[in-house]
Amino acid sequence: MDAVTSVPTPINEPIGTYAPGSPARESLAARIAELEGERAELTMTIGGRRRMAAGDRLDVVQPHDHRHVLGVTAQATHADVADAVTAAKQAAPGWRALPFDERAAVLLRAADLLAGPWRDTLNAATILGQSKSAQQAEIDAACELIDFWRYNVAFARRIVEEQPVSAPGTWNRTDHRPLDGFVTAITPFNFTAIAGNLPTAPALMGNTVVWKPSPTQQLAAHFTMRLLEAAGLPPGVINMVTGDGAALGEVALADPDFAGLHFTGSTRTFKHLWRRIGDNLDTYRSYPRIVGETGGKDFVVAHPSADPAALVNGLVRGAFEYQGQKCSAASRAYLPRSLWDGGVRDHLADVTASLSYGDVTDFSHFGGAVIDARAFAKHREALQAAAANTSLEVLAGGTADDSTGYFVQPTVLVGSDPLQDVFTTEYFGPILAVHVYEDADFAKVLELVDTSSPYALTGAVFATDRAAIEQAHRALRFSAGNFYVNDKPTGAVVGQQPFGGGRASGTNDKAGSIHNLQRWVSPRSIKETFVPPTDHRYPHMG
Ligand SMILES: NC(=O)c1ccc[n+]([C@@H]2O[C@H](COP(=O)([O-])OP(=O)(O)OC[C@H]3O[C@@H](n4cnc5c(N)ncnc54)[C@H](O)[C@@H]3O)[C@@H](O)[C@H]2O)c1
Ligand SMILES: N[C@@H](CCC=O)C(=O)O
Repeated sequence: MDAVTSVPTPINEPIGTYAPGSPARESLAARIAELEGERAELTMTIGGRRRMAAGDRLDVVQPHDHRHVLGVTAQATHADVADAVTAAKQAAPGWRALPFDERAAVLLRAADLLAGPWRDTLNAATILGQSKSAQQAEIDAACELIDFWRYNVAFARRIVEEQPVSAPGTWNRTDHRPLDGFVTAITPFNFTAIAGNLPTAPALMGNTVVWKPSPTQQLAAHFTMRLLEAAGLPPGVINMVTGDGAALGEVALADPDFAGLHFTGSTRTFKHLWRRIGDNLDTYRSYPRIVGETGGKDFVVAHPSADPAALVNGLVRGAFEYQGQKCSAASRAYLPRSLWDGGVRDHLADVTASLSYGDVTDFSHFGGAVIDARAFAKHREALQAAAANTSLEVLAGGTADDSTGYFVQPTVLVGSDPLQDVFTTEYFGPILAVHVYEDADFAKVLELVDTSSPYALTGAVFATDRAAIEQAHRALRFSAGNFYVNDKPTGAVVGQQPFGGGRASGTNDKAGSIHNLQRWVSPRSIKETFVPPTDHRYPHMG
């Protein structure tokens, strides 16, 4: 249909509470029990067909109960990835020829299916496979993914409507083409919404995609793929390969038609992939678009005028929700001596010690386990090093136990040296480093916040003094892509706080915004002259 239409106005999906006694809680618990009892075959999906990857098998387990296998997946081989690339190329002409509205309708239907009959499935898979509490799964696997799909359609419509002016006698048009090739999406373990958004955003703009989720997010990724199929996504538009990505880098990123990378994950992996793309530059038909949102060492800085209760709550939620495994998680804090000695120290220690991490299928827990054995080992080592370091005091937590699940206790370390590792390294877990400064040194501490970490993802200032807030706004302008005033640095909402950071934290293309979608189009300018001139001479020639 070529008619001029408008798209539905998006509103953010309301967050379910799963309070005791609610029908939503019962229904979610029932779906968790079903998925726990299955041992799913976590296949690839290539050209609409499901098959197990040909490489080594991998168990997908519950991080909070690592002997409990949820499903089995496998490493994609070079041949598997080559098939996915071929399928993406074959599907491209049909998909990009489809009018925008038809592509958009697939995502709008996916959003409605997720808001309704698929909600429990994606939430349950995220709780079990990624060890999220019901609240953390709901804001991610349900609300944020629904919002990505609905808002992206509205943002994309603004892009395709954007047209140039025309001088008399001419008609200028912009053809918002997809990229000239296929897009590769590589997604992290920690957000089901990010995993769902990264392949679908380029697809909405008419691209076809090879998508590789993280093996530890494979259960929820598997159901995301099934949901997209139920919404009417044609075969071959998004091709999902499984495993750790080694073959993907070697095959998809070396293909002449590779046209874009949509990545979220660690800074280290992103740099590795960027270098690989650089090495292949002479192979490609076009310059690939590279979009990557990466790590963070996110800060909270408090002014002496801060409200102490709001500060402690922001620190606890910001640092310890989802076991600190958010790129946005508060992991370094700079607090003034007067507030610290005046009660913040004790309050922070008490609340942190009261947090319970456990089996997240028991909804009474605040959080669960870290994602896998590697993350656990990294945290245990960091905690041992901290215990042995005389410049650090363990104020709360400091222990780890992997006998049942990969549990790391919420930990607060107080450090006198603000350049020590705990203030600069992203651990990606529940460790908050606190530096206490003298009240008169607020300006100096802002400079320290800005210069002592290579990252610039999220950050927060707590203050009631307007001049102090304005001072922080100015001093920290480039220290965070998402900056919060009197709020935790986590929990960005699609359409409200477009998300992404600069410096070592990424290309800051703001997932779930018009800026991101713009990266997946290659506009063609068309000029038509109605009555073309027929004499080549100009008036100045006499
Ligand atoms: N800035 C953001 O928006 C954002 C959001 C979520 C997570 N993150 C970051 O992601 C990291 C945590 O996620 P993670 O542990 O999944 O990150 P990761 O870098 O280990 O993995 C990300 C993805 O890359 C794949 N991968 C790893 N090596 C690869 C290779 N050589 N070739 C191809 N693919 C490869 C992984 O399998 C996974 O799918 C943290 O650093 C966090 O800060 C950032
Ligand atoms: N957008 C999420 C973080 C995503 C990264 O892990 C937040 O704002 O907390």
